[in-house]
Amino acid sequence: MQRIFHTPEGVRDIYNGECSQKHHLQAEIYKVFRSYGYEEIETPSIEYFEVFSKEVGTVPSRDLYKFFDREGNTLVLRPDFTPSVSRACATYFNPDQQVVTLCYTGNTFVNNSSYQGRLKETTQMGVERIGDDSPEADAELLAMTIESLLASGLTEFQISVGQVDYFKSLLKDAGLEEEVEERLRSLISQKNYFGVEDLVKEQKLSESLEKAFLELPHLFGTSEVLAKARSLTDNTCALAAVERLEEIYEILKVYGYEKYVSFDFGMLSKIQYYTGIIFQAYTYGIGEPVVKGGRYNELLKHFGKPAASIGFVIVVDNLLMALSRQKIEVAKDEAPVVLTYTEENRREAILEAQRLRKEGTCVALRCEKEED
Ligand SMILES: N[C@@H](Cc1c[nH]c[nH+]1)C(=O)O
Repeated sequence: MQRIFHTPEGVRDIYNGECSQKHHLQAEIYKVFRSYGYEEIETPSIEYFEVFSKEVGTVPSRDLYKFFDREGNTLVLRPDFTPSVSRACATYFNPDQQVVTLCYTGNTFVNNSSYQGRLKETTQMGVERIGDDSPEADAELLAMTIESLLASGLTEFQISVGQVDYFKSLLKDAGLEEEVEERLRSLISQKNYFGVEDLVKEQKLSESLEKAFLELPHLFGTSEVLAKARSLTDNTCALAAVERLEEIYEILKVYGYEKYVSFDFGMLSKIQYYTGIIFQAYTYGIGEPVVKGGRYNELLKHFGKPAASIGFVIVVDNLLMALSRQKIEVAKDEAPVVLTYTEENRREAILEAQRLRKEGTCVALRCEKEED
């Protein structure tokens, strides 16, 4: 293979109409972020390794692109915006005094295994609401997710909402070993019913806990699952987690968006910093989520300013792919007017092009070789 003609695995060139479509799509989504009063922030693509360390609970270290600066510090290419924005927010704002609402657009880099052609560099557009622990904040972020997807042209999508506190509270009651917890987490999120059953039965748990864990991977669907989740436990934290979802659902009804939302108590993210609701948006034509988000009340503490927070990102590349596979048209720049000229009328052509451009017409000048 001649490397000079190729890009590495997992990254790509975006050209022709697709590049313009991507920018139009981003402009539509940004309008939604702005309409909710979120302010743009840019953070650098490279950060110190510590911003994404194990304690932060983001992408695992082996999936980071790491390198060194001249002083020998370890740097990484940003794999996740949330720790970067949290770091910046803790440095420049006071979220304990006033809610901070930020939005951003940029690329993230994750050195994942390249199976199924997953991209290693993706464009994300996201928002973070920092210093607000209210259910209204949770509902607002879900409403913004829905409006952003509608603005993109999607009509058929579903936002799946989970609550990591529910599972965590049950785990606390169960007192399992860390390694068993990890296996259980992964089996539940894969909805591997038999695997969950085998593992749970080995643990000698109380009857009610056993039942709750066995039900978890089935606990998804419309708002009826909230009542079901409530009936499975008397743990106060787990019940508070269900109550929170009920309240969010009520607020979403005010927005008129409840039909886009379903619940999934078995949804558990690989990201460890989540503390409350987590959510993902799915649509046809793509197996990966087009939106991912959740509440992370403990993350800012790592950067010296504790603040309850919530955010989400739209994975623009996934969304663009879904729109294209669903044959939903995405606006793009119109082709320019082409003005051809020969050496003889070059002056007139340039002046005419300038005049048209001032009027707002896009003009491409092309010199035609005269036949001899
Ligand atoms: N950074 C998360 C999404 C998110 C933004 N804010 C909160 N969560 C991700 O990449 O999956």
